Amino acid sequence: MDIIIVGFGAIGKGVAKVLYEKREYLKKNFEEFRVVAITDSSGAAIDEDGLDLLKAIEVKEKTGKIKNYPEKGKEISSIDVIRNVDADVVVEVTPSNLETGEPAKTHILESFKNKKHVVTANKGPLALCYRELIEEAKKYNVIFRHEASVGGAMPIINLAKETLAGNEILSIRGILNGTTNYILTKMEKEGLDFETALKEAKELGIAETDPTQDIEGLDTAAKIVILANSIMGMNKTIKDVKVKGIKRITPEALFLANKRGYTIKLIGQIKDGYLIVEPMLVPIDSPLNVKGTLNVAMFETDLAKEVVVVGRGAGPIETASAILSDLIHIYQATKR
Ligand SMILES: NC(=O)C1=CN([C@@H]2O[C@H](COP(=O)(O)OP(=O)(O)OC[C@H]3O[C@@H](n4cnc5c(N)ncnc54)[C@H](OP(=O)(O)O)[C@@H]3O)[C@@H](O)[C@H]2O)C=CC1
Ligand SMILES: N[C@@H](CC=O)C(=O)O
Ligand code: NA
Repeated sequence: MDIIIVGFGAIGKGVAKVLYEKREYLKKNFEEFRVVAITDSSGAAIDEDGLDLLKAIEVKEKTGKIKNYPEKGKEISSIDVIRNVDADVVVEVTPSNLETGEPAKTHILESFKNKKHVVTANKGPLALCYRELIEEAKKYNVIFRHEASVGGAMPIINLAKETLAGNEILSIRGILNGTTNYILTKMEKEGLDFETALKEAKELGIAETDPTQDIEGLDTAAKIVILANSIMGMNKTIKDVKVKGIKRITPEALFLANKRGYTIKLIGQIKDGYLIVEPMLVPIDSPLNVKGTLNVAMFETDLAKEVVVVGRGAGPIETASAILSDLIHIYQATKR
């Protein structure tokens, strides 16, 4: 299967690393998964026989630009790569823009038009124009998967759509942002100040390109919109969410909450048609009290009743895990 990676930051490089590390497993169980092009904001590296992924990562880390890939690197836009390079799937991992959805929206729609399946971790277009994307994918008869867009590695979208198929999801409540959960955990357990904890989150590659999206609760808001639309049949946008972030939470507030048997978590919830994101007191022994980059989601369903999932909500390799599973799904649906 031939893949184009659009965006070569923390997640794009994570996907390349995982495809390299899993190459024998993939070849043995499915077929060779070749990356035929990688783009970033500087240009692209293109090799229709498959790029050397370790070399691509090394070039990006040393020079900051994928166009410096020896012989196969050049200045070209992602759109031109999507249009002109032969491939089965586009992995779209540019920054999440929660105002316009661009450039990801155009990348995704252009992939569909060019008969390429899409896997994305990008929340922008999903939170702004979910229906349009689904309709366009249908129109061009291509597969569109986005497990990594909510909860990173934590199975949630495909779990609800496939494993819990037939159930009605009545409500969802959970922690859907790894960065803020990491910051709150560090403040609570180590008394770390907000800025130092945020700096660590950035170094781990878990924060958004613009980390105010994490801190102000907008990333969680985008994720609950994606859940509302993709697994609860709603038609919401980010403007429908009441949002409050964690900027005012201090180590002292966490200490006081702990003394009373509680912790403070940034909770996203969908209930009775309302979408809310806000820091909430959570009992210490609640299943919602997960630490670090872990995410958690509690579903209430009509048949299965309560279902709780926990998993790593952010991080390059963890997010690449969800992307890989979507790629394997596409292989199984189209090539087997
Ligand atoms: N980090 C995480 O743990 C998770 C992230 N996500 C989502 O995954 C996506 C990627 O995140 P992350 O890798 O952390 O972000 P980064 O900021 O690390 O990387 C973004 C990449 O996109 C590139 N880019 C920007 N504009 C374009 C363009 N027009 N064409 C091609 N490439 C472009 C940047 O190029 P350049 O390098 O030249 O600046 C960079 O390589 C985001 O949508 C994010 O919300 C989802 C789940 C978890
Ligand atoms: N910045 C996000 C990344 C995953 O979506 C987070 O911290 O959860
Ligand atoms: Na997920």
